[in-house]
Amino acid sequence: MASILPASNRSMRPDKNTYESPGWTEIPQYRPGCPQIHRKRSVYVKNPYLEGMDEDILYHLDLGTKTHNLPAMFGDVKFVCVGGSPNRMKAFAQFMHKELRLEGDGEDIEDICAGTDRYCMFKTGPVLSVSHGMGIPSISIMLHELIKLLHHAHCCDVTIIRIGTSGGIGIAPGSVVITDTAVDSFFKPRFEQVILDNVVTRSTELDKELANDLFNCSREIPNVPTLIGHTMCTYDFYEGQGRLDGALCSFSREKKLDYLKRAYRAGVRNIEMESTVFAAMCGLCGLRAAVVCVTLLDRLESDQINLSHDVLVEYQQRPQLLISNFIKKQLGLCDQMS
Ligand SMILES: O=P(O)(O)O[C@@H]1C[C@H](O)[C@@H](CO)O1
Ligand SMILES: O=c1cc[nH]c(=O)[nH]1
Repeated sequence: MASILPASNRSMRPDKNTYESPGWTEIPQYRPGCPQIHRKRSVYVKNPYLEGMDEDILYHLDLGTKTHNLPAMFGDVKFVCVGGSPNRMKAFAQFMHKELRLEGDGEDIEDICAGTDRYCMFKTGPVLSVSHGMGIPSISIMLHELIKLLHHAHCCDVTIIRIGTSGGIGIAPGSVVITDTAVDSFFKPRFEQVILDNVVTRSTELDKELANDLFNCSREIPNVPTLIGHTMCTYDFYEGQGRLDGALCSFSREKKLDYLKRAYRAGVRNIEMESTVFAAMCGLCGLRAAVVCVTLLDRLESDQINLSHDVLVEYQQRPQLLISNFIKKQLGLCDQMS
């Protein structure tokens, strides 16, 4: 799905010419006596103006093509994990450092974006861990610059995973939801981006094979209920998610429950605030993408998050443990390490 809704009359117009690349480059791989084609997946930017720019400053990451040797710094990146909180993403990088048994204890791992306080970024081996703040505008800015970074660094075959928190619907708090499709507040698999005075509708399908691989990986982790389901992405935590405890609330408890139950019947199992734009942008730029979020509460039961600090920390580690196991498997490290 890729179409433009002109704001004036909102009739549908296809957006084909802009986004038609297959997302694949075929390059020959020569092995002695065994010439064959290997499909290498590049990171695409879809902006004709970029090529003509003398320098690209990734302002919110405090990086740039003239000031930094991006291929040397990031060329070996194969996994990018993103999440809202800077501390979570630092902890994840430190955890991965240990899990990959890289040199040193990883405690002194440096924030590559220390020159800005917008986002933080940590690299350990082939894994990049980046914070994105809260909500669609914040993650969208980070993704524009991150995708350009991966492109300038000539990265290929990159898998990107959002590891987040969410509110569950009809499932036990602490459950991990692997998103098959991100949907908007109308339970539709679309992300509407306003561009100039047009509304451009983009698909929010995620990589089904990756979601299944992650689910299979989750079977090996005891005591963490994990499921695949739709994730609803909203523009707000309070009214936007049908909460009764915000500064503003104009609907009844009955209306709230009716909405959440309709969401459940449409296949939605959790609610967060970034998945639609994440799925749309990564899909268009050739990145294999997944969203894995732990649920902090069941929204059919309550609105307030009253978990103790320790439980909150443990819950947030659940997606990290799953992704760490997945990455180790992908790198062929699991058998040697367990
Ligand atoms: O990755 P995080 O845990 O930040 O994701 C969810 C969605 C919002 O950004 C935030 C709301 O508390 O948590
Ligand atoms: O209810 C919740 C919990 C975490 N994040 C959300 O967006 N909603």
